[in-house]
Amino acid sequence: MSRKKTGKGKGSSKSPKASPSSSSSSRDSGRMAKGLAAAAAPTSGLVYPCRPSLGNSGEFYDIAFKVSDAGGDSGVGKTCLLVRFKDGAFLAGSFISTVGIDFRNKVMGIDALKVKLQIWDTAGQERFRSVTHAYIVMLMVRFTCLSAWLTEIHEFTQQDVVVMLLGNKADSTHDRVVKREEGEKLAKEFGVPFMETSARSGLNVELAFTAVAKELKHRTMKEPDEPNFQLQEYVDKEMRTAGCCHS
Ligand SMILES: Nc1nc2c(ncn2[C@@H]2O[C@H](COP(=O)(O)OP(=O)(O)OP(=O)(O)O)[C@@H](O)[C@H]2O)c(=O)[nH]1
Ligand SMILES: [Mg+2]
Repeated sequence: MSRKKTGKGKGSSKSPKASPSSSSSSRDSGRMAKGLAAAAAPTSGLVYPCRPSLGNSGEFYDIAFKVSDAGGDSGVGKTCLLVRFKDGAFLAGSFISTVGIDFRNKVMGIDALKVKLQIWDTAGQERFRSVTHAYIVMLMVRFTCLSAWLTEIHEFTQQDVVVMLLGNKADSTHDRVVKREEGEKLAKEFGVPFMETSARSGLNVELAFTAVAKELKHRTMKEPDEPNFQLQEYVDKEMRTAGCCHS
């Protein structure tokens, strides 16, 4: 498989033509005005490796996927989680709600491959019409409206979309909205994998995205007789191995 280059860092673009599959490095990541994302985004989660390279800042990748954090109500920490994952930092200070959609790229080493995740950061108010391109939707919800979110996901996304439920703000008994046991119970009820994260401490952030990247890579490249990747088993095992949590 040929290696492709990707840019890093967060850029900005307002043009509806500023699809992440464009070849300009300034379009490698950016912000889109609300309502433009559906037109701008390709309909598949896989970014085709035969396309021109996305950027010129020097990171190579073998395969790329789109991921979205849609489904999280405003303020649950979607943007902070992505910033923690991408830059290893916590966005402290006053809360600035995302307007429209942002995206960030990160290349991860998964098994012997370089996997690029192109992660779309939606506003809490954004609905799924704008993220139908996403292969994986990482829900970060207050759990009260999980059922409604899931219904909407299955209505507006690809049939084989992978959903992962994240309970963020695990660092704070004050800020967190649900207990871990409640999250686990609900996730089981709806048949989606679940884990707790904290953008503030970094708890499980890398692990959540690694699990997603492994699932995507596996789906794309697995042999017909190979068993499916078990995302929940993987994260449970990794957390046990680490003695509880990854940060
Ligand atoms: N304690 C704690 N606070 C967090 C964490 N993640 C985010 N926050 C805080 O929660 C607030 C909202 O975070 P954002 O990441 O902007 O929320 P969002 O989900 O992107 O919100 P929208 O863009 O409106 O959809 C900010 O004040 C953050 O500092 C976390 O892991 N722990
Ligand atoms: Mg946000």
